[in-house]
Amino acid sequence: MTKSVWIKHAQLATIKGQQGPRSKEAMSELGLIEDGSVWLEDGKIAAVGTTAELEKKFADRSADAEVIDAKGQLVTPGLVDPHTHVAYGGSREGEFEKRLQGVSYMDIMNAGGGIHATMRMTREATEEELVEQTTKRLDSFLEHGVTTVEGKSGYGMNLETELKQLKVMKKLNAEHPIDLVSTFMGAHAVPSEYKGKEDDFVDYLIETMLPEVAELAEFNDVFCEKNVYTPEQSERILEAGKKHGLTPKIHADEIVSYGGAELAAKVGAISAEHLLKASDEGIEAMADAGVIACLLPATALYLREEAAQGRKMIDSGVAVAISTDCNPGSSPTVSMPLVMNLACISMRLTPAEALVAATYNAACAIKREDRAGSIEVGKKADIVLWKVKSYQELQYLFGVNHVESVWKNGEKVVG
Ligand SMILES: N=CN[C@@H](CCC(=O)O)C(=O)O
Ligand SMILES: [Zn+2]
Repeated sequence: MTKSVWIKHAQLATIKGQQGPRSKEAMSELGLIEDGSVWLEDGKIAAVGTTAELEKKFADRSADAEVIDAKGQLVTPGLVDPHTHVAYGGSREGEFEKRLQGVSYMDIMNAGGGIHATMRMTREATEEELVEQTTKRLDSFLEHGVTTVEGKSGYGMNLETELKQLKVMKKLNAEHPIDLVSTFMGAHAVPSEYKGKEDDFVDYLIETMLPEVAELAEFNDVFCEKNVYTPEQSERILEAGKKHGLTPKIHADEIVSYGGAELAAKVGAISAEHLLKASDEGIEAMADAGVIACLLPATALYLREEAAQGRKMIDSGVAVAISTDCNPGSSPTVSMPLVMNLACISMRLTPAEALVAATYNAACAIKREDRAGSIEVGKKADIVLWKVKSYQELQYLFGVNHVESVWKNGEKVVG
């Protein structure tokens, strides 16, 4: 049995509040305890309260625990990243320069680069090489306070490589401290061998890939975008995934307004991603259907695009989560702290909303709110101790990694 951990005298943002995805005022519910304490035992959160309360409760047990005095510091749940493409091969720094010279993301992709370039490098990589490269990224996520990560396939676009990516994620979920949640994204681009025969690829994905990949994934995602997959093709893929038990997610309205937000509502997606160009009707439909908006402000910045309308979405009743979108093309970062900063700066979320978007709402977007995303008794002991005094300071001092220590399942993994 590992020793218990007692973190005391912190500003404790428990994120305790309304159950289920939060929007409007509920997105500011931090369950804040000034001079707060949390007791970690057997990998779980055993007690939360004021330091005075825990001193009473554990008066005769404090010698059993490693005691950490966090006076003047912030403690939060482990951050949750609900949208990444973390298991990929190679890198694309050449494209970064091209885009700075004015070539667009979609032009690079349509000329066989972009997602296609990573597809080739991922197809070529062995399983061991993918494990090695992905492990480095997961280590770095942990160093940035992230304890749960969603990862998508989608750089295979054939059965063999999609399975390889999903197997790599399954292995890392078992071996790496981070909890890694898998999404199948066979419809990430149209592979060159199917150019002009998009519907044939959709048939292949539905008939051949889905039955084989379904047991390795929980979610099914599609890039619904002009010159990639139409709303009709996307709907077919997502409805077919449902028959295999996969919950829909959609990369929607990223480059042009294309009805992706509306489709997310129609198919009952758990979340819609990007949404830079989502229409007012689409935002309303998402609010009515309870679709979580998974917003990616680092991607907008990296593509030099206007960020999604996070403020408006929250005020319209959409629950907002935020994510790095960690991928080799449009957002090669693992920094959820930076993403929280950007959510405030470019989407006008408040510091409290940004923290809820990166913890509890993010957990809801990947169905992990029963065990992650808030500091509550019985949940996993996934905890971050920050070198700042308050949640406001965390969002104010931007572009810096303020993590001091991270516990995953009650074990110290950073610091
Ligand atoms: N937009 C589509 N897919 C990824 C980018 C993947 C890539 O460029 O490799 C995204 O979510 O940003
Ligand atoms: Zn993505």
